[in-house]
Amino acid sequence: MTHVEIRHAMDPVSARQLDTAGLREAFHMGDLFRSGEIRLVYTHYDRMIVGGAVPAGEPLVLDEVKPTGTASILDRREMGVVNVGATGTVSAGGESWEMGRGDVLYLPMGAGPVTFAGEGRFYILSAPAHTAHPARLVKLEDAKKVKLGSPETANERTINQFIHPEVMQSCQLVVGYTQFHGGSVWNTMPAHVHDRRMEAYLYFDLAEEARVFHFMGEPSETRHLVMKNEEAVVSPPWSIHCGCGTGSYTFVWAMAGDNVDYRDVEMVAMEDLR
Ligand SMILES: O=C(O)C(=O)C[C@H](O)C(=O)CO
Ligand SMILES: [Zn+2]
Repeated sequence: MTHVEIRHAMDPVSARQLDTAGLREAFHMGDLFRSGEIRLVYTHYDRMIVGGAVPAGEPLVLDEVKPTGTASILDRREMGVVNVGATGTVSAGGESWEMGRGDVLYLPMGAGPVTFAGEGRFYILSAPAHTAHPARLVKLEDAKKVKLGSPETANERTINQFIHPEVMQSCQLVVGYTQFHGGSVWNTMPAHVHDRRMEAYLYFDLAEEARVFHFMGEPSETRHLVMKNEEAVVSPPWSIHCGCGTGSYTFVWAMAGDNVDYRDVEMVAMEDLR
């Protein structure tokens, strides 16, 4: 079963008016991982699709997704899959990849229906594409690593870049995940924005009672959303996207938009945050 929800894009002036429930309705994406289901959110932010597939032993096939207007999801799109569960298999275009926890798979435009099987919990990201680059399974050891932050500012972390120009080619998807070093809990601080690309975060590896306070909004109008394990949030291009956990966690970041230049961001000075 494939469940699809539409998320319209919002401008920054309207977003300033929202209360907590309104903010969650517009930007928070919970309940993506249900046993035996594929659950997708089709966003109008660069038409990025964000979702989860949990086969729980029974294979699940992702094929037609009505809002794309094509017979099969990958007819005019590319896809990134991150396994945040136990080992499973993803198959498409006559090939199969065994995915361990933390592995990332890139599937190109034209790969056909995608089958998810085994014990994986598959986080799905898909954006429109214009050409087919080779499919590739990327393991953590093959990801490009960027170390940022320090223990003194509780933001010491490694950014693992998987679907990224320095590792492999894609059309517009850029995907990776960030891991923290002991005791650090702040992600993406100092904060930044990038009007050319939207971004989505999936928080995972959180303990049951732990939460991440995710900050969003224009730098001068910040708001927060309280995030549980395996919940995602969409960041409009005009918004900061950073967070602080009450415990340790990992998060998948993914972008789509006008370029694939990870470093093309505008840093926000601390004195400009409100
Ligand atoms: O911890 C970080 O900093 C990040 O992971 C930042 C994201 O990757 C990002 O926002 C990329 O634009
Ligand atoms: Zn960013």
